[in-house]
Amino acid sequence: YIWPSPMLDELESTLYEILPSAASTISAFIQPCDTFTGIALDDTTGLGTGRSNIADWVRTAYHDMATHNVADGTGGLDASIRFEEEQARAENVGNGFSNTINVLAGFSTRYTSIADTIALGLVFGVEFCGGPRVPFRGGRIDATEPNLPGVPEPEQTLDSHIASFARQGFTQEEMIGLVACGHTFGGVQHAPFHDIVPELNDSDNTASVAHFDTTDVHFDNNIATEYMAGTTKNPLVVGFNATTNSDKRIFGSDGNVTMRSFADSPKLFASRCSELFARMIDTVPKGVQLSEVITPLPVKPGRIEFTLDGDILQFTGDVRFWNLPSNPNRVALLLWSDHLGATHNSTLLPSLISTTDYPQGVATYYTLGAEDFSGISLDAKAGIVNMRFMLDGELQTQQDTEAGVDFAVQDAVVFSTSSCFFENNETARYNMAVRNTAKVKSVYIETEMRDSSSHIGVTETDFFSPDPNAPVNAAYTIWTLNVAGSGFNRYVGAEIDGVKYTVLQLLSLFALPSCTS
Ligand code: HEM
Repeated sequence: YIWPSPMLDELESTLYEILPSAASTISAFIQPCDTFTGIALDDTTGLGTGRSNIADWVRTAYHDMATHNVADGTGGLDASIRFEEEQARAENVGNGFSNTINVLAGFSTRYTSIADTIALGLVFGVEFCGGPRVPFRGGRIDATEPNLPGVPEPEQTLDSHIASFARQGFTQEEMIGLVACGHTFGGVQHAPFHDIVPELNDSDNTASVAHFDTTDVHFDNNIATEYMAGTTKNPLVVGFNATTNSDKRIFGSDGNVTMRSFADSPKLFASRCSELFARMIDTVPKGVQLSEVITPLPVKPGRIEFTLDGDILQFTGDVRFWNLPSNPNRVALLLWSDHLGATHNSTLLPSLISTTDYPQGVATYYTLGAEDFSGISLDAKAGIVNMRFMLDGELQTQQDTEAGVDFAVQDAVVFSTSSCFFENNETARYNMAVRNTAKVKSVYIETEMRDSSSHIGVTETDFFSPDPNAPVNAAYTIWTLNVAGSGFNRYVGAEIDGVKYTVLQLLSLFALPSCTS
């Protein structure tokens, strides 16, 4: 895809920028793989519960998708599982879904849906816990109401399971595969399934989870090898209640051909699961258009920001290169074109390198501009239109197209350092500088708000207007607005040439200089 794209840029960063201090990322909730942050139904001891986030996440992705109907295109992976009404159904017994939503919905943003974070949870879970990379596409849309029921339950017959998977869009052979791939994680808990699993009285497994295989937080083909060897303790294969032995009926439904192939080849199992999990998370309601598979951009600018200070337009940001070959004599340059038709260049400063043991690759960051990280000072009139990068004498543009595409930058509406704070009534005067030659229709405050189902919406209010009294320079006019209250979920947005952009996040209003000084 072509940078910038708010949704794809964000998903791409989530997928590939695995920094050494990954504390606040999705992967922090599944590293180590037996991490469990939910509350087991009967856990009062605080000891091991036998449960894991990874198992909850994979099951949640499946149950959210399993409502899909290929015939009419309804249901699918759309985060409808977050609604209490859907969680209250017998087919969704247990608190694994609310646990999952509690963690993953927090990673959704205005640009990326909760449904995308559910899919990402599966992708990270599988990959970080021993499995293959599951190709990821973005763009799922959150349902606004529950889907129709449709998740298979263990006491149903083989025929009804085959019919159920066909309705979801999977053949019988794919059903066997998908169940085996899913049931490489986790197990069946006593509390919601006391007809299947007895109380285990194990202080390391307080939720009494009978695991599907001996490696329940690790992706591997043990689900198949133990089944074929006859040593399996899978409670849906060797459970005391034959009626609920659905894995036994499903796995054996083709004479064990599929399960034998999985037991014989961990490689085949991994590649088949990668395909089937991808099909599963890409099963979305009719009309939802997913992106292409998101691969790392070779060159990606980030955190681009502008500040107007008098006649100087201060420009900060960084650029990330993917899998750079090492070169001790590296010469890295930023090149840019301005509004007056001139081109310029500046040396990039090496800054950060991502974790080097992430198998997908290594991200290397450079800062744009001066040694003190203050960025690059541009003449306001000249400004900037687009940029490219030069590495060791080789030009780097966007490589999606043959001709190469420059990285377009928007300096039409920028923060002005003349913004200030009135102590007496705790109001901030936000001054935004609007480029005289740009087609700016409006500048306004955007407020982000999560609704009662965790979905983030954005409302536009409080429009800026040109300030006849503010100092003007040759390039920019000041538009102003007084803003009260705390800033944290508020942004300045602007409609420029028919396109809406978010140009600034309002942080603490108190951080602005005093208006009286
Ligand atoms: C006929 C189809 C299926 C049936 C009847 C079935 C049944 C079950 C049952 C009864 C449990 C126990 C849940 C609990 O105790 O909380 C379970 C767990 C699980 N299922 Fe399935 N399942 C089916 C298909 C799938 C598929 C296709 C996937 C994913 C691709 C999947 C993934 C999981 C996972 C990861 C768990 C473990 C949850 C945990 O330990 O918290 N299942 N399944």
